[in-house]
Amino acid sequence: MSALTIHKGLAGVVVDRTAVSMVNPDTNSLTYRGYPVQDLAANCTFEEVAYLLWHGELPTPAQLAEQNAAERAHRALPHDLVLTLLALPESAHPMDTLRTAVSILGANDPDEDDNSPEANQAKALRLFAALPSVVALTQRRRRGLLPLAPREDLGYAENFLYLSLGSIPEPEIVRAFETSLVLYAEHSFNASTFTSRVVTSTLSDLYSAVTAAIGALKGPLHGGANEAVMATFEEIGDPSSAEAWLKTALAEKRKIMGFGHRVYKNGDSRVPTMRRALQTVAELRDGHRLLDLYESLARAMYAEKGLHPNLDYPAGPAYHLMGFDTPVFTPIFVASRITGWTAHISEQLAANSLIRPSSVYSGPAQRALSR
Ligand SMILES: CC(=O)SCCNC(=O)CCNC(=O)[C@H](O)C(C)(C)COP(=O)(O)OP(=O)(O)OC[C@H]1O[C@@H](n2cnc3c(N)ncnc32)[C@H](O)[C@@H]1OP(=O)(O)O
Ligand SMILES: O=C([O-])CC(=O)C(=O)O
Repeated sequence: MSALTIHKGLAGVVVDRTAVSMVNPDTNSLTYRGYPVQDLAANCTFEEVAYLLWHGELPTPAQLAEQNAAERAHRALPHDLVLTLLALPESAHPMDTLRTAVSILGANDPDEDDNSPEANQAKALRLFAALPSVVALTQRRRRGLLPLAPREDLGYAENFLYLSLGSIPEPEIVRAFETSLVLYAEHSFNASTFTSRVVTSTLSDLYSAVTAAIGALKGPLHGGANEAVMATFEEIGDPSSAEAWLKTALAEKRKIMGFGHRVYKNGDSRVPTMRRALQTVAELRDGHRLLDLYESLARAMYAEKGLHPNLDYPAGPAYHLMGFDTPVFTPIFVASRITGWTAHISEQLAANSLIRPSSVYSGPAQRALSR
C-alpha cells in the first residue's frame, strides 16, 4: 500500500484480526465464534450467545447457571442513578440517557481503571445486566410511568420486555425479540465496535470505550437507522405510494435508511431471519399493512438501485409492533451489542497496539509567521 493512498472511510482496509465473528459477504454468512448466527438465533438464548461471544465457547449448564445468577443479581439500577437519569430533560433522546448512564456507572465503579481480563469481564456482565433497566426506564418515562423493579424469575429477553412494556407478551413475541438481540449482538469491525477498539487502544477504560461506542451507534448511517426506518414508513403512509415516494426521495439524493451496507453488497445475512420474526409479530399484532409497506419499499429500492435491506429494516417495524416507541429502538440495539463491544474490548487489550492512522496533509504549505 502506497503511503499516499487514501482509503476514505477505511473502506476495504484490514486493520487487525478478530476471532469474535466473521462476516463473509461472498457466502452471505455471519458466524459468531464459528457458529452461523441463524442457527444460534433458532437454538440458543441470548444469555448463551453472550457467553459464547465473551468466552469463545457455548456454556455448559453449570456455566450458564452461574452467569445467569450473576446477571439477574445486577439487573436493578442504583437508586442514585435512577434519580439522576430521571433528572435529565424529558426531551433527551434515550440514546443520550443510555450514554450518560454508562458514564455514571463508570464514575461510580472503584475498579473503573482496572483493565485486567477478570475485572473487565465482571464490568461487561454488569453492564449487560443493567442496560435493559436503563432502556426500560426511558421507555416508561415517555409514557409518564415510573421504572418497574426487575424480575429475577424471568430470562433476559422476558425481563427486558416486562420492564419496558409492563407485561410479558406472548411467547412468540418474546422469541422474536430474543432473535433480534442475537442478530444484533456482534458484527466484526463495524463503526461502533471499531470506536470501542480505538478508545481501548489508548489503554483507557471499558466504560469510556462503551460510552464512545454508544455515540457511534446513534448515527443514522449505523444503528440509528432502525429508528429512521419508522420515520420513512410514516412519511410514505400507504404501501401504494412507496414507489413514487422512493423516486422522489432518490431524485432529491436522499439516503434511504435501512438499505445498503458497507460489507454486504448482495443482502445482509441476518435479514431473512429477522424478516421471519417480523412476520410472526405482524401476524399476532395486526401488522399486515406495515408488512405491505415493508415489501413495497424493498421491491422499489431493488428495482431502482439494486440495494437490499440491512438488519435495521426488519428490526424497526418489529420493535414498533411489539409496542416500543421509535426512540427506544437504537437503545435496544445497544443492550444487545454490549456483548460484541465488550468481547472486542477484551480482544483489543489482549494484543494491543495504539490505533492511530495517517493522513495526507491538504492545508497551506509551510509559511513564515510575520510577527
Ligand atoms: C446495523 C447497521 O449499522 S446496518 C447500516 C444501517 N445504515 C443505514 O441503513 C443507512 C443507509 N445506508 C447507507 O447510508 C449506506 O448504504 C451505508 C452507510 C450503510 C454504507 O455505505 P457505503 O459502504 O459507504 O456505500 P456507499 O455510500 O459508497 O454507497 C454506494 C452507492 O449506493 C448508494 N447508496 C447506498 N446506500 C444507499 C441508501 N440507503 N439510499 C440511497 N442510496 C444509497 C450511494 O449513494 C452510492 O451511490 P453512488 O455510487 O451513486 O454515489
Ligand atoms: O457492520 C456494519 O458496518 C454495520 C452492521 O451491520 C452492524 O454493526 O451490525
